[in-house]
Amino acid sequence: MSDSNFEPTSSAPNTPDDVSLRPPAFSEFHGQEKIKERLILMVEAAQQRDDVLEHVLLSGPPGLGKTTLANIISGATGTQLHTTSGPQIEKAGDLAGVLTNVQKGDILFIDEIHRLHPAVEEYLYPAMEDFRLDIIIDSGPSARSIQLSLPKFTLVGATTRAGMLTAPLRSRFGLVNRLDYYTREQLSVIIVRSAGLLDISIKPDGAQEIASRSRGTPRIANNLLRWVRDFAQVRGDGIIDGDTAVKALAMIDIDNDGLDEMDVRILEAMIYKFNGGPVGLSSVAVAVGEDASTLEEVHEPFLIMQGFIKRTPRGRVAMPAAYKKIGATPTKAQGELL
Ligand SMILES: Nc1ncnc2c1ncn2[C@@H]1O[C@H](COP(=O)(O)OP(=O)(O)OP(=O)(O)O)[C@@H](O)[C@H]1O
Repeated sequence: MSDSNFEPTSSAPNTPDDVSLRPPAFSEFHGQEKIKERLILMVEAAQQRDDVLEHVLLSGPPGLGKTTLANIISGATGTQLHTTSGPQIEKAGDLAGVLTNVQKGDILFIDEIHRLHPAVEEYLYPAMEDFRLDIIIDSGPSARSIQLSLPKFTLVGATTRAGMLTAPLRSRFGLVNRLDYYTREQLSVIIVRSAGLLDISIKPDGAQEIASRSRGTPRIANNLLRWVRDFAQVRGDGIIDGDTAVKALAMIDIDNDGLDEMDVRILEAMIYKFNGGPVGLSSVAVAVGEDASTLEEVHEPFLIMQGFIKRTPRGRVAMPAAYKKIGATPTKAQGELL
């Protein structure tokens, strides 16, 4: 990697539609009220002091608005946003390339920051704390260290796995925020806003049906909205109401709790193959043919939040709601676990 880049770096690639649906300012960003309030205050304080923002960490499952917030912070501070991601910075030289392009006050957004190489992370510490970079050039007897001083910048780190961040890195962020899943009401508002931007006619019950199947996630809500729009256009009169939304979402196997095919397979595997648990995540991953980290970052948090599974020190356990969902009755031994 030669220098900073402006490619979207989220795990699910953004479509042009998606970019246009991104709220450009705090006033249009719905939900995450506490985090918004903190960030607005931070921006205001920094502006009053004519100073640069503290480093900010945003954590939480994919699609909840971390990248969007980084964009909004950069807009609110009138600075440039430089986007990269942990895996893209392979060596210290890559980091130097990114940092030497940054101007005073700019935002450096590092997505998936938990995936930074440990050797690169060491270089990031002085860059974050003292705005300097100690680089070793050459190797062997001619190896020498040069020190680059950097303009004061703000690092906005995003992670889906806050627990994987090392303590030294985490402690260098002035503000650490965990984004929560959105409520059905919040998602309804987001869906109505997106429908307006995409010129889609939607009734309140249509927005609510989509919202309740969106796994608390705006990105999913926007994707489902586009699917229901297509369905309403071809099979209906182009207007999205509750009935159209239910039919459209049933066609793509999204059930009334927002569970998709993989979620249901996970619950079935836990109950039928592993006797309801406790079972390790990697065993479930093998059983359903999915990558363990996808299970941990995408599926598990939602299934836990909805009360379908529980994390215990001995492994994951299927809860009564999981048995109900797949129409199974717990055996006596399973019942004792619940
Ligand atoms: N609060 C919100 N209000 C309206 N739309 C939102 C909000 N949060 C997110 N979105 C929409 O959801 C999409 C996904 O958000 P974003 O890319 O910021 O998520 P992310 O947390 O960075 O995800 P990832 O971890 O996968 O990169 C955005 O393009 C935007 O359209």
